[in-house]
Amino acid sequence: MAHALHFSISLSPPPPPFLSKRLSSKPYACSAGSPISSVHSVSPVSENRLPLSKAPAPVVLQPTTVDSGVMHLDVAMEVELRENGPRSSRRTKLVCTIGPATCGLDELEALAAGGMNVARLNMCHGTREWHRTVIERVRWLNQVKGFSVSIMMDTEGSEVHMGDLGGLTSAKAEDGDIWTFSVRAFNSHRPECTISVNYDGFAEDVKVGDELLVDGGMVRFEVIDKIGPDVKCRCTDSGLLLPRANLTFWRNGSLVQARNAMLPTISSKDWLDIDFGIAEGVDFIAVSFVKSAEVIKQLKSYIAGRSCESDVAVIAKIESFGSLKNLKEIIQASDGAMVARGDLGAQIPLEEVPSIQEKIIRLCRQLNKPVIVASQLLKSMIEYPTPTRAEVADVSEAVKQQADGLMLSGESAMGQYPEKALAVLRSVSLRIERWWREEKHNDNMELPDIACTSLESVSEEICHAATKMANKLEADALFVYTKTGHMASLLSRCRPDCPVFAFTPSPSSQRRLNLHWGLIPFCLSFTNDMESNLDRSFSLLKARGMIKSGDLIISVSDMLQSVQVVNVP
Ligand SMILES: Nc1ncnc2c1ncn2[C@@H]1O[C@H](COP(=O)(O)OP(=O)(O)OP(=O)(O)O)[C@@H](O)[C@H]1O
Ligand SMILES: CC(=O)C(=O)O
Ligand SMILES: [K+]
Ligand SMILES: [Mg+2]
Repeated sequence: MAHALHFSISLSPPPPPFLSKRLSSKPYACSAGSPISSVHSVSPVSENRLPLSKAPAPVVLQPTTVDSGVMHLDVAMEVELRENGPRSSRRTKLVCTIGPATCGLDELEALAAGGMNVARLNMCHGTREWHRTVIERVRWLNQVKGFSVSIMMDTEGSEVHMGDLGGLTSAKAEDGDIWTFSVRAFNSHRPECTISVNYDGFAEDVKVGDELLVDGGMVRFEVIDKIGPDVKCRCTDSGLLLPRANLTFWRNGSLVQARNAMLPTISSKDWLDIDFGIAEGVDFIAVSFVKSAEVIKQLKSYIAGRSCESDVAVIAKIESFGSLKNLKEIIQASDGAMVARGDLGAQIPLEEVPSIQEKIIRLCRQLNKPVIVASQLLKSMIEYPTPTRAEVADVSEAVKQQADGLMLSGESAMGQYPEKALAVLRSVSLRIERWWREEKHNDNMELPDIACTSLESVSEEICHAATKMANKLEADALFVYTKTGHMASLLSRCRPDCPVFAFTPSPSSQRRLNLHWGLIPFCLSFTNDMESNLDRSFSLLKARGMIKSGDLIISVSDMLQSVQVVNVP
């Protein structure tokens, strides 16, 4: 059962049960209690980033259980709501890939306090034990510190990628250098300028003269010779090789599809990872290299059979040539989508990525599925503390397109400035959202009917009407009381000018709603009596400074097919 969490300043947080675990090669810096007196003054202690010299004495927000009712909201969102007021709260959701730079408890806490809504775990990297520890830490932060961070597991998929670099975080390939790509495994000693490849058929599939692209073209090679399991390549575009970077090969200007077309989207290893994800209760499973709707349907029925509550949402990653051919069916079958621009840009000409991004975002909105824009949003921040102007423009574009979520990859997984990168996403989102509202760039996107039953049609119409009223009357917030979360998603789909406070009785629905644009998800048990639901919510929210007397609220619910317009007493 959920408890209302109020926060008081304390000097000693209870120790998490996994303090002794170490992740990655870096020492796990867990100074008891990183300072998080407010989301804007996080100063975690960590040896891998700039010391923040004027950090205050360590204090932590420590939850105390009070019996003023049962309501839970992510503590970072609560602070943001109190500081900015509902109408200026952030609508765009933020996803952070967790890696060696951010797997420590302090770093995770700093990201949660900095507005991370979803933590992503990429099963291409790390052991299941490593991922389990990260999940435990996020859970601990949710339970003890009052956050509500969701967890997304991302499958490895059947991509061809390089192996590890024997402990190195990167290796530089210079123009003209000769490198060997080999299917041999190098356990302890990796010969110089040699890279292992995870795909046994690699040496057979490539031909002399092929172009080999690392990480979608970050480094390029030309195949010059094949000797048994070894493929000799000359570097034609220098750059940094990162561990497990993805490989594609091109012949006469076209992507060689043979391998991707033959292998299953979900490999045997992926199925084991999926079992692990279900057992660990992750909130989202993102499926890499989806080619058809069938695989999504198969996974969804597998999940339904495995997890009694079957509330793991399936996100289709659009990152292959194949997925573009079946886009609508894939998105329709999924619970959401990701524009995975990293691999997508390696499979189609780069200049086509922006229009495809826009198309996917529009389609997702029409089909009522949340969509994440991923990869290279702030790539330079892996190394530098400020983004390029072009990166800020790219983030702005995704915010203007009203994507549900923005994702950090290497920036948060292995970069030097994860919290700064997150802060950039947060501030650009807030600024561009405000500008978009002020300029009244309210889109008039045609939203087709998606309801399958007449009852669903009524819900849809109610959400359209409630949004219209809220925009016209300049309401402070829309409220929705929803058991499954569906009605909240319908309101989000209308992209109203004010935020949507979504009350749902289950913590897992609350975490799933985290990904939807403009939703502020609360875990709250409620009854069929709307009058008393509203009274109770008003007093709880007022007591915590999230709304005030006189605020105009438009309220809808799953149970009652009506729209209520109320001033907070
Ligand atoms: N769990 C991890 N352990 C070690 N390094 C990681 C981990 N997760 C990410 N990284 C590092 O961060 C970089 C970017 O991470 P990310 O998972 O987003 O890769 P990606 O190539 O964008 O995703 P995908 O493999 O799904 O296409 C990786 O190349 C890797 O160096
Ligand atoms: C995120 C991801 O998988 C990609 O961009 O390729
Ligand atoms: K992946
Ligand atoms: Mg990818």
